[in-house]
Amino acid sequence: MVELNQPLPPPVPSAELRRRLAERRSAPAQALIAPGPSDAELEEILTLGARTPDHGKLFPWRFVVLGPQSRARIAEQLAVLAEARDKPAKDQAVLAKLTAAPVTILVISAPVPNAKPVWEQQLSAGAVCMNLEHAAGALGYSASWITDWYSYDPQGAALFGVQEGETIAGFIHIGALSEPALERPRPDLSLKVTRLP
Ligand SMILES: Cc1cc2nc3c(=O)[nH]c(=O)nc-3n(C[C@H](O)[C@H](O)[C@H](O)COP(=O)(O)O)c2cc1C
Repeated sequence: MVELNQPLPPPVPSAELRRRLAERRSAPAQALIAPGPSDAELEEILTLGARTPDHGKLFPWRFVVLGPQSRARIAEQLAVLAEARDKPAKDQAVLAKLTAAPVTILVISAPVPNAKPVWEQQLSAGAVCMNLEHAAGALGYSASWITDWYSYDPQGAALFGVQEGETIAGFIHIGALSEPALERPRPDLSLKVTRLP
């Protein structure tokens, strides 16, 4: 760990990192199985994940680490909430994604009032989610970034301790992959990139 305000090494080309970035894939949450990260590995994943750009050093997010017991208990409560929704069977079925992985990091966007624009603070929480996925990958685990209906249902989100003014950025489920990931469509960059001289 480099001391505060001490120079950091400059980036150097890394064929390995480029390959990993080019080939990275999320896991289907239901395909995540044991072994998951150890406590020490989880600490490293959180530390690396938190090393994320944020405007104003606000750290406008927080984590809830969810083990299997808490997720199973909350999933039971969510199943009851799902009964009152438009598509109860579908909303209950997706709860399998919440409980499958060995461990889950819930990333909560917690914007600091009257500071930098809220949108920027929320983007920082998204960057944390992506960085957690990269960190999990660097330690040899797969990850899945899921929100699902309960992230947007106030009663559902409250079961995870989400408070007034906070939003769920994502559940980052982490574990080993039970089957190989398959490539998926990627954007046609010619439709996405404008180049100006
Ligand atoms: C904010 C956010 C929320 C997402 N929520 C879900 C979800 O609820 N269910 C789901 O199946 N995929 C969800 N995804 C998609 C997956 O995380 C993932 O992006 C997709 O499976 C392909 O990922 P890959 O390009 O990393 O392989 C979400 C993605 C983002 C960025």
